[in-house]
Amino acid sequence: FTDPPDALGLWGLYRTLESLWQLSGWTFQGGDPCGEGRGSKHWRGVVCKGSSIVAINISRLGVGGWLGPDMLKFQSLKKLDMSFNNIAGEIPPTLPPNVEYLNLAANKFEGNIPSSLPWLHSLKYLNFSYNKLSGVIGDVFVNMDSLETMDLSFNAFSGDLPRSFSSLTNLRYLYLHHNEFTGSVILLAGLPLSSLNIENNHFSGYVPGPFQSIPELRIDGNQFQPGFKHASSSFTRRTPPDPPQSLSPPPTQSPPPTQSPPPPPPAAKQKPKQRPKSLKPSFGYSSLENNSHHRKSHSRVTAAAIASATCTVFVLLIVGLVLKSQRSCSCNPKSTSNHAKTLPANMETVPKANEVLYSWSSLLIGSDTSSSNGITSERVPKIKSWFKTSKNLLTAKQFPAADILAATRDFNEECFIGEGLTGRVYRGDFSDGQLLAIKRIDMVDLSLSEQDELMDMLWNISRLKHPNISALVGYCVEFGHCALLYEYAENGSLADILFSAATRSRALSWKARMKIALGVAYALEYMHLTCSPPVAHGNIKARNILLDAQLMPYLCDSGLTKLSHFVNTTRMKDSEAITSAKAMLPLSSVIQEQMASKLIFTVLVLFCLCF
Ligand SMILES: Nc1ncnc2c1ncn2[C@@H]1O[C@H](COP(=O)(O)OP(=O)(O)OP(=O)(O)O)[C@@H](O)[C@H]1O
Repeated sequence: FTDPPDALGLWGLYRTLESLWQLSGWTFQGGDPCGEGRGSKHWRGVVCKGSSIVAINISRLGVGGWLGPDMLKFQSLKKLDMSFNNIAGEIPPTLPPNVEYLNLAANKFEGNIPSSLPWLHSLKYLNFSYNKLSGVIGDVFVNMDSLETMDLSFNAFSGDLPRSFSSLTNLRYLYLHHNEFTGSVILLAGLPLSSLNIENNHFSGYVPGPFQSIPELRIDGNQFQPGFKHASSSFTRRTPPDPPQSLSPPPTQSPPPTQSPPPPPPAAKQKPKQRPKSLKPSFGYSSLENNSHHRKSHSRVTAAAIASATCTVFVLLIVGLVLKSQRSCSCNPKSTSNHAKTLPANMETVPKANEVLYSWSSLLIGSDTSSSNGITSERVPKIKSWFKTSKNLLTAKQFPAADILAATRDFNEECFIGEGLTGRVYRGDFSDGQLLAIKRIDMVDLSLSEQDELMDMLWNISRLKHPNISALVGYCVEFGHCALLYEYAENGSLADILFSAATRSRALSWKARMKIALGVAYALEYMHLTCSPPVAHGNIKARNILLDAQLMPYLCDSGLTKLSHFVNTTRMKDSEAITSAKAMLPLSSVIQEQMASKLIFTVLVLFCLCF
């Protein structure tokens, strides 16, 4: 039989990944990955030695979803190749501890390199190229004496190289090209490199003399001082033949990897930023209607039985999550007192608000320089745009009001999508091709402390990073006006699909309903169990579940209902405001009890509607 932790790990992985039909032989529970040999029962891509799983190779299978915390269970895993898929979210800190070959290239990973990397003492080959990784890399390369090949190319890493680079004493192949790195490369001078590509960054200073002895060297596209002589042709191209698919190839083979960077795959560089999407071709919303005749063949009795069973499972799941989060909270009362400034465990690299936050009061100016095109300063006339001074505060991008006005054609009615309690939502087509949903908040005059509160709230929203949570892509707070920018969800909200006459609920397949329900459960699990301190959504409802073209669910308005404090009260009924006030608070013991029962009830109703 398969070692129980390995089996648990595979079940957990299967639950968080998508396009599951590609993973033939895999199951959510049961089965024996190492006991079932060839044939239909074989777990695709899983290699065992005895009862231990030693390799997982699911490269180029069009797998989506995200990597959950269960990777840590693979204690015997030596090789993990998940390259060329559509896996999104952050690379989890819980990577297999004894892995030697780790290839996550050409996916949609975001965030930074996990700080747990130094625990991978046996790692020889690391490939994170062609993802959406970004930010300044911390000192994560300590104690990695085994590492021979590292490829971080075609991401958006920035800042200076961390000092721990100099401790990679066995590194022979290093690829950092096409990033935003800055500063000196002197730390690389003492490494025993045979191959180095640092092209197309912002490195500066002098090129270290020892680079002359690196057989394969590429340094063009930086801001180095003149004087260093090297023949760029000395970089030997060992490009493997192009793969048959449209995705361009980062190195996927064992070291040494390819030296000639192909054009980036859509996942890495192209705009507009895409949501994590499955490669599954037939799961679009429009195609679901074609399935309706097929579903009619099922007996209603069977459907009802399945519905109630599934409903029960999800309710139990949610109840479990709520109770678990209650427990985890009460174990850590300290964390609840400092919620606005505390980071989730896997987000250490985000600067703390109070480290970079300038007081709003310092931004007050005497003159009123309101924006054009209808954005006037009648409400908060003396607040200067603060995004210039707080640009490191949020992971979301700061958008100038002028860009938003251009993207919505001055909030033209033709761009209007819908309206909620906090304001109207518009579709914004930006000049760089981005398509975003823009929530224009009807703000009231804010006191200084309220302005600080608003910033805290934005910071809290921007730190929520999960494949099933609608990400705050950008924001604009200028002259008393506030707009929040989210990725555009092609299929609107779940409520639109369930209740609108045009898109009847029966158009949703069982598989789609399952996917939506699971996605919401994962999002809640993340908010309650992964976020530190845990975060309460406070306003779960079908209108707050958005669906993209593949019906991937995104919990939206997470943490936003506290916005009621700042919104024109004519919009907001008292009852709504009271509910809203509870949102985005940590699940402190005071509100836990009230909210837990409400959450269970809300989710129960939601799933009943779904099923
Ligand atoms: N990111 C998005 N992509 C596409 N449509 C969106 C997006 N965000 C919101 N919408 C649409 O705009 C409508 C209004 O959204 P909004 O979040 O302001 O209010 P709500 O969630 O419906 O209500 P409430 O304010 O009570 O939470 C939604 O019903 C949805 O159809």
